[in-house]
Amino acid sequence: MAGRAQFPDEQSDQGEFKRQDDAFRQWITADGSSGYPAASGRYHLYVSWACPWAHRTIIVRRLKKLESVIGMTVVDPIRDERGWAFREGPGHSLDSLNGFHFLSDAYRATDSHYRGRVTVPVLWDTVAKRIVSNSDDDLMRMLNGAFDGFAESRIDLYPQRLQRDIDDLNEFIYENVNDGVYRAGFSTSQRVYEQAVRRLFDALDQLDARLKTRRYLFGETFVETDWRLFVTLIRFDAVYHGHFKCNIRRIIDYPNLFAYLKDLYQTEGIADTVNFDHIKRHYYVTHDDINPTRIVPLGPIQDLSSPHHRERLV
Ligand SMILES: N[C@@H](CCC(=O)N[C@@H](CS)C(=O)NCC(=O)O)C(=O)O
Repeated sequence: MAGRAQFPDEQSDQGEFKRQDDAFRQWITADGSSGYPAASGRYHLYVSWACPWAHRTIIVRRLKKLESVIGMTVVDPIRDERGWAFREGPGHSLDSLNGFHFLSDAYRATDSHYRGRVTVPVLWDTVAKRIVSNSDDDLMRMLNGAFDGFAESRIDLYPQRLQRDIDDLNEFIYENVNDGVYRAGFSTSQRVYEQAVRRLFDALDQLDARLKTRRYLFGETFVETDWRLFVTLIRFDAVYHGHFKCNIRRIIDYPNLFAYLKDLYQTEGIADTVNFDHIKRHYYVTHDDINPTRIVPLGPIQDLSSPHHRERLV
């Protein structure tokens, strides 16, 4: 028998969690042909440090050194029935840009009939006064590609010669790992849970093998796929292993994946984007159907700063 779902509108009769589609998918371009020209000071990110999808956009903003070009406001990690909220607290704040109390205010300002879940990340346009995009996939690409006239860094996370391979590996990692942990954790049927967990660990085993001889997924330079994987790996032992019952192995048990995780974590500027307090409190306190006591575990102890010895790989 199926149990009670965390998000009933996104649950199939078989007990599977099927994520809703992103609602806003306008596109910022360098030349402005889309109606949304790249500009400094025009766009603003609303994010949560806790959310892996939002974390991806925070990372691209950081790696491209776009902090002074695109502003950012962080929501309270604790989400109640009113959804993501702007409050003053450690690592989060009120919304000084628009004075929104809830992220739903931004959704309503964009589409007064919006009925879906109100999710982070969101990129807000201060000129059009609406959400440009709430798709993290698109936002990663836009921040990487459209703002080169303003970005201090020349890093390219989606190089032309690798695009097809990147798309394929992104898909594999999304289906089995990024969304895999949610399919396991939000499953309301034993069968569906077991299937998701098996697929997840099969994929992690394959990725561990791939990373034995390569420093990053595509060789000596990281690309967007590495960061798409990173946001799940960094939450894994602290949250997905216990809260989502993905507990066949931990990341620390994988020699290559763990060293790779440390390598990415130690990349300049990245550790500052990882907020374990927000991550743990968000998951353990917000999903009442999974953790009704709202007790946040103390562990795990993990040393992400120790040497990873991956510089020798290419
Ligand atoms: N837009 C993202 C999904 C973003 C998402 O689901 N974010 C979660 C937090 S990790 C959220 O905001 N959830 C709000 C809610 O469940 O009400 C995607 O491309 O898959």
